[in-house]
Parts: sequence; structure tokens; C-alpha cells
Amino acid sequence: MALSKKLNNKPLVIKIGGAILEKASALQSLLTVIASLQNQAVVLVHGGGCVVDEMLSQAGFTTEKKHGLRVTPQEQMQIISGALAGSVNKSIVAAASSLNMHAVGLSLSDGNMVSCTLSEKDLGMVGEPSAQCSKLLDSLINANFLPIISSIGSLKSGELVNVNADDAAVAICKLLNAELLLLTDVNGVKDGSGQYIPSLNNEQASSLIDQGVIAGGMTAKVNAALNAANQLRRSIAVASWQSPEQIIHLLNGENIGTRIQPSS
Ligand SMILES: Nc1ncnc2c1ncn2[C@@H]1O[C@H](COP(=O)(O)OP(=O)(O)O)[C@@H](O)[C@H]1O
Ligand SMILES: CC(=O)N[C@@H](CCC(=O)OP(=O)(O)O)C(=O)O
Repeated sequence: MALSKKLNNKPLVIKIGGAILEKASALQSLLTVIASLQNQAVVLVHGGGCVVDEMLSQAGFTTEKKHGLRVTPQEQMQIISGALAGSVNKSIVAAASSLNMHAVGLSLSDGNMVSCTLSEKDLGMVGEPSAQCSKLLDSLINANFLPIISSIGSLKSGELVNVNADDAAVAICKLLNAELLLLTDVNGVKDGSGQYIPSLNNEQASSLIDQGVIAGGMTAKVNAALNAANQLRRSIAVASWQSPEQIIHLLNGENIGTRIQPSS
């Protein structure tokens, strides 16, 4: 397939969800597509919720989620940060390195990229991220490194916080005024009859959330995409990492997955 030249000068922020991390071949296929992109800066932001689930349960903790966000008691932060900023981040960097990509593993506080405040939703040590300083990412992108960023951040007080990885990707996207692609294990948002919805606006999303058609992790993802779409005034794609060649279609200006639209 002819590989795309970049659609514009914007970097592309790609967020990958947890389940891809348990499928080495899928991660490798995605990284291979990223490596093949010509003249297109890419920044990867990753979650790893399923890895966190496993590590917490091995340590004897139970976990609770509210609207797709993990309630994070202080005593679980060590395991969560170890899983996301440690094990998961380093595994993705290693997979990229094995494909001769020059990957650099980071978390949100590196280079003061993103600062966090404590969420007011009574979720414990969950952080709300906001974009701060792009100097580190600008330097890495200019030097052709592939930044791979975990969703562990920190508060002004120096304490670590757990940030939903879709929210983390939105903050990085705002930092770089980048294009954003949220890749997950389904090819977009489904309606009440299980059909994929090509385009979704604020009102439709709220109604599907209220009806429980959009639930769990997809709620956090759609809310994060709406936040980015409204601030950046452009639509945000939610698609599947199971078909990474879709990235090339996206860069060629085609619609993939579900497009989350800014409100008019
Ligand atoms: N309306 C919906 N359309 C598609 N997926 C949905 C919907 N509602 C809930 N989901 C669930 O959300 C999941 C994706 O969210 P999540 O597991 O948090 O992904 P990730 O780890 O990639 O961030 C899907 O696998 C699906 O089970
Ligand atoms: C606050 C919060 O929910 N943090 C998430 C961070 C990881 C994440 O978002 O992973 P996925 O992208 O794989 O879902 C968590 O603890 O699971």
C-alpha cells in the first residue's frame, strides 16, 4: 500500500488502550504501521487498565470504577504507577526498540509536559491533567524519537496521581495542537442495536450515556474526545487498534471508526 505523506504539519497523538498490551502481535502490527509513516510525527499515549486490574487483584485489592474511572486509594498508587509507568511503559518501549524505532518512555510530569490537580469526583488519587510545557516533546519529535507516554502524573505537592489514559492523550494533544486518534478494542462507538455510529455529537453522546448504551470505559473515552473536540474545534476519531492500517486512511483524510464532533 502506498504510504501516506502527512495530511498537515500536526503531530499525530495515538492513544492505545490496555487490551493491545496483552496481544504482542497486535502491538507489533501497530508499531510497524507507525514506523512506516513518512514525515509524520507520532506520539503514543498508553493506558493499561487490564494490567492494573491484574496487579491489584494479585496484591489482594479490589477495584471499583465510577463512570469508567478507577477509584484510586492512596495505598494502591504504588502498584498502579509501577504497572503503568513501569511495566507497561517499558514493555511498549522495548517492543518499539525491537523494531529499530527510537522510542523514549515518559510519564506526564517529565519535562513538565502536563500538570495535574486532584479530581473533584471523589475518586481518591485520580488526577485531572492540563497541558503545560511542550519543550521536551518538541525536542524529541524534532530529533525523530518516538515518545511513548504513560498516564501517571503528579500534583503540585509532588504526589503521584492516576490519570485516565484517554484524558492524558487529550492533554498531550492540546499541548501539541495535534491530531488525536483514540484506538481501542472495538471499531468505534456502537448504538443501542450494536451498530457502529460514524459520527457522534454532544447531544447524541449524552443521550446514549444516559440510556446506558455507552458505558464503562467507553464513557470516559467519549467524554475525553468531546472535551478535545470542543477545545480544538475539530472532530476526534475513535477506532480499533485491530486494524492499524486505518491510521493511513485517517492521514489520507478518510473517515475511520466513530468521529466525535465539536458542538456547533
Ligand atoms: N456504546 C459502546 N460502543 C462501543 N464499546 C462500548 C460501548 N459501551 C461500552 N463499551 C465498551 O467499552 C470498551 C472500550 O473501553 P475500554 O475497555 O476502557 O477501552 P481502552 O482500554 O481501549 O481504553 C469496549 O470494549 C466495550 O466493551
Ligand atoms: C483514573 C483511571 O481510570 N485510570 C486508568 C489509567 C489506565 C487507563 O486509562 O487504561 P486504559 O486506557 O487501558 O483503560 C486506570 O487506572 O485504569
